[in-house]
Amino acid sequence: MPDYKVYYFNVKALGEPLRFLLSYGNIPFDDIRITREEWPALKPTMPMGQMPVLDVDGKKVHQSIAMSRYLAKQVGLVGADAWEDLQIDTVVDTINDFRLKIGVVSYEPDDEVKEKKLVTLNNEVIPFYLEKLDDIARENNGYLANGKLSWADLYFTAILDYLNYLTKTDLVANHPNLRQVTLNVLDIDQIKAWVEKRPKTEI
Ligand SMILES: N[C@@H](CCC(=O)N[C@@H](CS)C(=O)NCC(=O)O)C(=O)O
Repeated sequence: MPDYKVYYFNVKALGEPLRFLLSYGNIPFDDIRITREEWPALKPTMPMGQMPVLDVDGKKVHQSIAMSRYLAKQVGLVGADAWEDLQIDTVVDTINDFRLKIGVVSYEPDDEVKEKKLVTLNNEVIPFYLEKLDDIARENNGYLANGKLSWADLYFTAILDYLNYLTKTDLVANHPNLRQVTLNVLDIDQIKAWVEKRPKTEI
């Protein structure tokens, strides 16, 4: 088995899907958490100057979704064929679009602009994505693709805390099918064990 290291800040956010997937597969990994003070010196050593980064036997790779897909293959959470993989990928890309739309407003530096953007985000964008994703979860009986557990479910559950933090809400509270996705994931023994032992962080 390769030697895995996950480099990220001391937060869940984009690093957590990698940690969930490795934990799901009972794959040991070094969970390396870089402080804001350490980061400037380390940044030039990372492939694109960002994290998360996965080190596989000394080779560093980046991009959280590509790395998650790679790990999903190692732990048996991809689709049974190209069509099923496409279903998973469309959902993961949609979750990522949703994250970016929330992020761009949350990190808007101009308060006046932010207030205006928040109205559209809260009244239109968030309800739109949650309804669509909840419909997908209903059609797939509590999963996000192909009616069975896949890395899309782990990906969503792993970054939900971050999205809840940014939106200051519980995004799945009124979306029972989407909530069921998270319950299904959090009920997996390996995920339960990881959630129990991981460093406690707000995001
Ligand atoms: N598309 C990349 C985005 C990575 C990213 O935005 N990383 C941020 C933290 S979430 C980062 O490294 N920020 C520090 C910097 O850019 O110096 C991914 O999904 O991995």
